[in-house]
Amino acid sequence: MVTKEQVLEALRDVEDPEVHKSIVELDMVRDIEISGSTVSVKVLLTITGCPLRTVIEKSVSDKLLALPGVEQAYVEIGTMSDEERAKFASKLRGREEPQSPPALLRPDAGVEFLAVASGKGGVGKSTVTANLAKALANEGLRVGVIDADIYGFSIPGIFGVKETRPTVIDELIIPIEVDNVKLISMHFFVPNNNPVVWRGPMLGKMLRNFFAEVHWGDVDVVLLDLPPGTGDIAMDVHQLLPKSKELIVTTPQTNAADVAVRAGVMGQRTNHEIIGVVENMSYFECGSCGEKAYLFGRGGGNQVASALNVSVLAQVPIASMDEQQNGLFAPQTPQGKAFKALAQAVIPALGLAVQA
Ligand SMILES: Nc1ncnc2c1ncn2[C@@H]1O[C@H](COP(=O)(O)OP(=O)(O)OP(=O)(O)O)[C@@H](O)[C@H]1O
Repeated sequence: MVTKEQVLEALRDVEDPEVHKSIVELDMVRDIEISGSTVSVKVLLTITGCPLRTVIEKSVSDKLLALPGVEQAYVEIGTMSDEERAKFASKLRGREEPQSPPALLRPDAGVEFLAVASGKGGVGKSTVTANLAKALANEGLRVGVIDADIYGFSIPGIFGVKETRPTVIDELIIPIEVDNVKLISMHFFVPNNNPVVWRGPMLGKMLRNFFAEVHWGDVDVVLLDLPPGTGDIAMDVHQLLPKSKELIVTTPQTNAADVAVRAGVMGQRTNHEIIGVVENMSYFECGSCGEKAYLFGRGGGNQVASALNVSVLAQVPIASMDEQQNGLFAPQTPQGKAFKALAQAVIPALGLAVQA
């Protein structure tokens, strides 16, 4: 007959699909009963009607049935009380002291931050953030994205998750995960696409919550989609993340490049290392003859790079509507290839290594 210890050991490998931690470590397994070849357990979930309950139920049952001598497994799903939920959230927060900094910002967290900035709006900063995040995840990194463009959030739309709402456990927010990228955005907290009408201090508070009140779990890199320009949020990011690196996005036009230089200079003044420039919408390449048309002129990327003393890390061609899904480019498209190359340049610049 198996023992309770064996049952717990077997279930240690089962992870909560949302928070990616062992259900045993999270103390979700209760009431283990063993009678001959029959094992029954109760698994407590954070909310009733948890959409992932069947996934957990099946994983637990499979693990129990794989134990030697177990022929029948019963899994009862229950719901945590408020008190249990609060304990669960504090386990995820992993904070020994209420005053200690959020896990993501601790010096030993080993997380790299990359802020994506532009001068002018509409140059494709969010498109670059989203596609770079996906390309980094494709290289095997664990990636998070903070949509810090709090008034002009567009990251959820690009990833096609505008209708999704994150799970919140005792005020701890579980980021939405899509294409192996964890996302958090103001969009998830604003009903019906209402405009956000907050002033600077509230915006800063929201940004801080995106670090402190979100369960990021294990991530190697977090990208921040900054609002365009050099306003309050950009200042807050510089203060909050003194070690963040920065990527500047521009289009080839001179006027976009001039403003992008200003955003870059602000980053440099606050000691953010600018790792390079992305020139977006560089040219349109004719599908049949391969000829490049420079619809927005030429040279913006180089202009910004030389003013900031860095390199142009990627030139992303203009896509036709059928080449993009929401704003994400498939890996085989010219844009997808440009983002793969960009990810491969960004990884060493962040001091990270490509994962096997
Ligand atoms: N390489 C590209 N080819 C074609 N369309 C693109 C490309 N890059 C971005 N776009 C389109 O340009 C528009 C603006 O892009 P995006 O929202 O990423 O810009 P942004 O700089 O983040 O804007 P804002 O600062 O206003 O948030 C979007 O409709 C996007 O799909």
